[in-house]
Amino acid sequence: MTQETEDDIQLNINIGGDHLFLEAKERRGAVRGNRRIKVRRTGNLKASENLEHKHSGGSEKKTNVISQEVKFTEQQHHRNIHHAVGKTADPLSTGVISSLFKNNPEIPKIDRMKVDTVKEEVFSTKFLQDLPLHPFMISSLTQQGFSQLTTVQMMAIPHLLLGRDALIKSQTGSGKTLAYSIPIIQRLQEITPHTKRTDGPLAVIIVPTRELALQSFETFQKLVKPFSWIVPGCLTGGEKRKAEKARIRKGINILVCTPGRLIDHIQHTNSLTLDKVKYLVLDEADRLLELGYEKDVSQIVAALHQQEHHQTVLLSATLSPGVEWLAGMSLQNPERIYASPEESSRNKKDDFVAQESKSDFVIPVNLKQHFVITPCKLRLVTLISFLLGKQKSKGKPCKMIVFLSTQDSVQFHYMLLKFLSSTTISNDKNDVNVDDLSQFQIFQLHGQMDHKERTAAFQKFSKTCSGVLLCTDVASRGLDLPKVEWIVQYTTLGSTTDYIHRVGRTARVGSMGNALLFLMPSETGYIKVLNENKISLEEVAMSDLLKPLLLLVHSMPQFTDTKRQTPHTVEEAATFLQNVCENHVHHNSDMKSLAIKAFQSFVRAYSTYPTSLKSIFHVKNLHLGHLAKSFALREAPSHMSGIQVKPAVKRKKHQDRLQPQSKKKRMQEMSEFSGGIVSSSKKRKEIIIYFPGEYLCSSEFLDRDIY
Ligand SMILES: Nc1ncnc2c1ncn2[C@@H]1O[C@H](COP(=O)(O)OP(=O)(O)OP(=O)(O)O)[C@@H](O)[C@H]1O
Repeated sequence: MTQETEDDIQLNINIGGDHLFLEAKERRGAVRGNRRIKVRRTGNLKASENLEHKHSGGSEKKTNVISQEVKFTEQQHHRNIHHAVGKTADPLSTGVISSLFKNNPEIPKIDRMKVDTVKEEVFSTKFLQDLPLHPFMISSLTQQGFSQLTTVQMMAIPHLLLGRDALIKSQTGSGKTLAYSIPIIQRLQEITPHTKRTDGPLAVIIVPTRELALQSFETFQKLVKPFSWIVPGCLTGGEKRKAEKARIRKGINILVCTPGRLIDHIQHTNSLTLDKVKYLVLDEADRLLELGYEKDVSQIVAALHQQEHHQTVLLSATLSPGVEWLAGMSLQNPERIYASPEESSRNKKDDFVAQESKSDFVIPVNLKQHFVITPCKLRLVTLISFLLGKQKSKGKPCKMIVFLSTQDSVQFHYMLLKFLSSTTISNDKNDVNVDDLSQFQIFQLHGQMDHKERTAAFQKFSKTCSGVLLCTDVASRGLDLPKVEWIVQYTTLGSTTDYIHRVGRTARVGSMGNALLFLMPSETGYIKVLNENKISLEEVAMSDLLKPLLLLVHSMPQFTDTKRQTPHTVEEAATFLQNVCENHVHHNSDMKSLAIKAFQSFVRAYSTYPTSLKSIFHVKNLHLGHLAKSFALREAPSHMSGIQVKPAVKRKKHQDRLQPQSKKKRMQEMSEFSGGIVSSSKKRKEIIIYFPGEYLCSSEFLDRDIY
């Protein structure tokens, strides 16, 4: 087994059972001069093997088979295999080897915990006709496919029609939007004489994101169809303020907006008067507070409280102590409407305090939740393989959402998948067309996109039947994207609340859905945290997720190129794909800088997990070299621009300066939630990140949005 010798043979190493077969095949064409060896490996690795060496020598057509038994020491064997895999795995001949399957931490065994999940019926036994609604409203809704009421609608609508304040909690996708909008339209259409546009806002709906505002606005547009004199409008920022001012001047009766933008108009738009507002809705109330909007929200509530009594409604699938505080200041004798029977009976008691630990987390019954433990180096190929596998399964591509931790990370993965799906990978010798990846559409959604792009992406993904949406947490709340089959959390935010809202983008209103959570071996403690919060997940093996890659690679024409060996194992296919990605990033300066930014922002975000989860998600647990692979980088960017490297000896001295940004503070930095009024003169701040190992790295982070 002399790979060092220049020879004109191709070695196919086939490790099957206890035997290692080296098959030497004559390369096509004449054999002359210096000869190269190509090596291919299949089968499973064994420490000590018998070796059968078939050698087809020289330019003769006949094959000489030399059979000999060779004993390897374990070390020799690994060296040989490493050499073999390396040669094969480098598809584009850069000489750089991606040893994905070596030196990875062990995947720990997870003990299953018995979890008593909390259940909530989606549909009630009541119908729209059972409610005292205008017949036109009933017929219009029936035509749109709504007739049976969901549980929360059945519980909430009668109370809201009576004009009572309410705090409403029901699982994701249970129809809370109609639960608050139907009573508003019913009451507004009853007003005689008919309301006029010039009456200005009579109802104000506040939601945390632009997309959610747009969605709620569209619901109102459908509801007012029979009542054309009621005018809904949407103010979210992104659009020019002047244009919004003109629309306000013209008259909007139902104002759907993000809090920052509303405050902006309250302060700067004279024609906006809120003295006739009768209904205030704070949807995703806990999120509004999380985003650091307490001040804005309380300012709005206070402004409205100066008027005569109006109805206020707070809603979410999850409640937090902050919502209780908000309920205390904004609601008068509220009705607590909890769709889960267990919570409903508990909340009859007055002493209830909504705390995350006391509030139940309800997951839709038709949602199948999974997790996969993936060593850091293998994250990227596992993700790609999973997405491809699902896009190609049963010949019917599906609709999926992938949550990533930062905007840069979304952008990087988006560009990489785009490249894999639609471009030709070229090197000096071959054009490699990864055409099987071109089957699916890729979308991105995050706060760095401009308003137009963002709206277009959201609407296009809403309408499409298949494709992958890569996004930050901006898409986690309230969005109702039809027919999403899979939610992938490539990184988790840590809190159970965030987990619930993300997975809640599927399995909506009784439909089926699936969720997959990616965890690294060091993060498996998170499963226990979820279990303790009554969330139950099934494990899927990484090897199963990688399997589609082999099929995919086999079906790619470029891999059957005679000059190139077709990968025969999942490991080879994964290594091949990793190398394709690494080569692309390595040879493309834009991609490289995107990958570096994505890597850096990932580490930054990783350092901001709440203290209670630091034992599971701690930046010191990250192996930066391995992490680099997951961004298709060949080395950790601590050696590259953007991060200063300081001697390790100074680490202790600076330890006290490591103040991970609090979530709240981080959220406040997020312009997409701000409605565009965050001052551009935001102060640049510096935080110090301690990378494990030898380096102390410092970087300027906070001038960029994380989400
Ligand atoms: N009575 C109903 N019958 C059938 N479908 C309904 C009904 N009510 C609402 N829906 C549909 O259910 C889906 C989810 O509704 P909605 O977005 O209001 O849920 P949600 O409870 O607000 O979810 P989230 O907590 O994620 O914000 C929407 O597509 C909506 O059109």
